[in-house]
Amino acid sequence: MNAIQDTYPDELSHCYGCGRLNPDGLQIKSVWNGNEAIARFTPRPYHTAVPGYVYGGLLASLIDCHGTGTAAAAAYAAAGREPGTAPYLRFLTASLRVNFLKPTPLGPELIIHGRVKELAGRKVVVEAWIEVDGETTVQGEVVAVQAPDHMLANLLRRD
Ligand SMILES: CCCCCCCC(=O)SCCNC(=O)CCNC(=O)[C@H](O)C(C)(C)COP(=O)(O)OP(=O)(O)OC[C@H]1O[C@@H](n2cnc3c(N)ncnc32)[C@H](O)[C@@H]1OP(=O)(O)O
Repeated sequence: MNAIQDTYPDELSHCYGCGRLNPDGLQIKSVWNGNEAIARFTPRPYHTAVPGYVYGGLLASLIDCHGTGTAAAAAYAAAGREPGTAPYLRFLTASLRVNFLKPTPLGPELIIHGRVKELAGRKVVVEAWIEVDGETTVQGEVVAVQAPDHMLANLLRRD
């Protein structure tokens, strides 16, 4: 199945965390399986906090963009619509909470999980966590709000 970010229109695909058209970005890919969304990311050696461990800001970015991606995928699924179809269901981070439970080792692939806690109106609350070598090292919550119509209209007009 396609990653939700691969279904975003070009004009909305420049995000540093998850835009497929941002060559300098992280290009996170979140795949919805009907129950949760999963992303996989292997940090580079320069994503270091202290030697051997991943920088927390990167981990927060993974939770952030995987959260908005999970929100988009879940919103399309809840509406019974094909992901990426217009009118676009594209979400902004209104709130991001991250708890670093233990240091995250740098080297192995990280698995980022996202599950919907609440979906109502334009708001989706996503709980997300990062797993590495079978252990959860980071746990977070994203409040994602659907981009307002006027914002979307502006962005889609500009490119
Ligand atoms: C369009 C493509 C964009 C690509 C984005 C890539 C992802 C990102 O990194 S986004 C960057 C960081 N985020 C931002 O810059 C967002 C800045 N904030 C905003 O633009 C606005 O505050 C925005 C759009 C999030 C919400 O504003 P608005 O649309 O007026 O929301 P509003 O109608 O008041 O509220 C909608 C719902 O969200 C809830 N909500 C809004 N803000 C928050 C918040 N900070 N915390 C918790 N809940 C919130 C409201 O309570 C309301 O809930 P309910 O429906 O249950 O009453």
